[in-house]
Amino acid sequence: MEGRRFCIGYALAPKKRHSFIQDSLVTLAASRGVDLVRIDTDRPLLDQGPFDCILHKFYGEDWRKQLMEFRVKNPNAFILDSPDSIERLHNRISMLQVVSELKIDNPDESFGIPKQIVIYDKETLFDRQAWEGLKFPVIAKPLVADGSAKSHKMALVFNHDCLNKLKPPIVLQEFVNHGGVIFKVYVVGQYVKCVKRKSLPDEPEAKLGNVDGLLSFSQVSNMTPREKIDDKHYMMQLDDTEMPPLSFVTDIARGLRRSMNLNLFNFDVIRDSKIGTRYLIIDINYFPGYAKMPGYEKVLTDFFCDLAQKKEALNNPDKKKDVEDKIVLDLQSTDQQTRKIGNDEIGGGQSVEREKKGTPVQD
Ligand SMILES: Nc1ncnc2c1ncn2[C@@H]1O[C@H](COP(=O)(O)OP(=O)(O)OP(=O)(O)O)[C@@H](O)[C@H]1O
Ligand SMILES: O=P(O)(O)O[C@H]1[C@H](OP(=O)(O)O)[C@@H](OP(=O)(O)O)[C@@H](O)[C@@H](O)[C@@H]1OP(=O)(O)O
Ligand SMILES: [Mg+2]
Ligand SMILES: [Mg+2]
Repeated sequence: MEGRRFCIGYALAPKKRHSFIQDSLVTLAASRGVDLVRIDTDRPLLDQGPFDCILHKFYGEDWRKQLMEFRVKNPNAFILDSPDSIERLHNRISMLQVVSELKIDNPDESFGIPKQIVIYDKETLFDRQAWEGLKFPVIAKPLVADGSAKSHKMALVFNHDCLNKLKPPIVLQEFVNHGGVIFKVYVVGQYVKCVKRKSLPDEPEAKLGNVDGLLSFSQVSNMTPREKIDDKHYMMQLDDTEMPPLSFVTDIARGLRRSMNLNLFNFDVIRDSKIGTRYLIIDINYFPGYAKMPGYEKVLTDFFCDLAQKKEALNNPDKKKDVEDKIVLDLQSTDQQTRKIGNDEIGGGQSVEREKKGTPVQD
């Protein structure tokens, strides 16, 4: 990249920082003119920098306030992504609402979300009317999806007898048989990548034994490398599973990106075993574990370089036309203050690759 260097400040919780900020990423980005600089979240943001872009997965009112102040002082800097846009993903109802509203023209495949209800209190939990139309087994998920360990604690519920163990507010979502494999679709701006992971087995009650009406689990698709190697049956099942059509997945990804105004997210998709062309989106996560994508360094660096080009264009009216012709970004999302100069339909890498990952169902 010619000219000035592009400086990205990142504010990430320690776990995310360790997985995402690897030397290989920092070095590649630096070689292409992009510096990744840690933001000390214990110090005022405005005392640090200057930053051309802020990358963050960090929450709280104070942080939001600091970002707003930063935006006022740095109207041409990008904030990836806007806290208001991220907010929608912190609630498992609003998260999937956007899927229900999405329209995609595809004659061969269809998509949607599983049947689900939200329960705010114990009283409603025991009210049979509230359950009308919902079939067992269901998965009880915490309504709030704020990244805490608690927000990932789920339970498979097989009958009404054990409802006392559930703690509203929760979402009750119909369990859909899907062949034990989940598709994770990673989005980085225009880039879309779909990988396979382990999921819950079909007919879990039969497969997982007598579980007393309720089975708790957490983060099924996160398995350590050791566990992966040991689980031969799972590896074979994963190998045999056909990927969803890439163009279909990409259309959904781009549609979601536009309507959510987000650049960095992934979503979980399952294929209904009963209707092989029917896909259900069950979860959307902000800033997921990108380091698990093979070659994530290049994907992220390309994305950062696109941002740098866009910034250049915003600052330099002479270059603006050039960049408009080849830019691959349409970052309305980076903030309302940024002028729209991209064309979403141009360019963008896509690939679908198999990846084996998962964790045994546990209590
Ligand atoms: N409706 C469903 N039908 C079948 N299986 C499901 C359903 N919903 C969730 N699952 C299984 O439970 C797992 C966890 O659910 P979900 O993805 O909603 O939780 P999460 O904690 O938000 O996950 P992540 O770690 O991806 O953020 C899924 O990966 C999938 O294996
Ligand atoms: O743990 P990893 O880095 O792999 O990433 C996971 C990420 O955890 P982190 O943000 O703490 O890192 C999770 O975020 P929170 O919901 O907990 O906020 C969620 O997005 C998972 O779906 C990610 O796994 P993936 O979906 O990519 O398999
Ligand atoms: Mg998930
Ligand atoms: Mg999730």
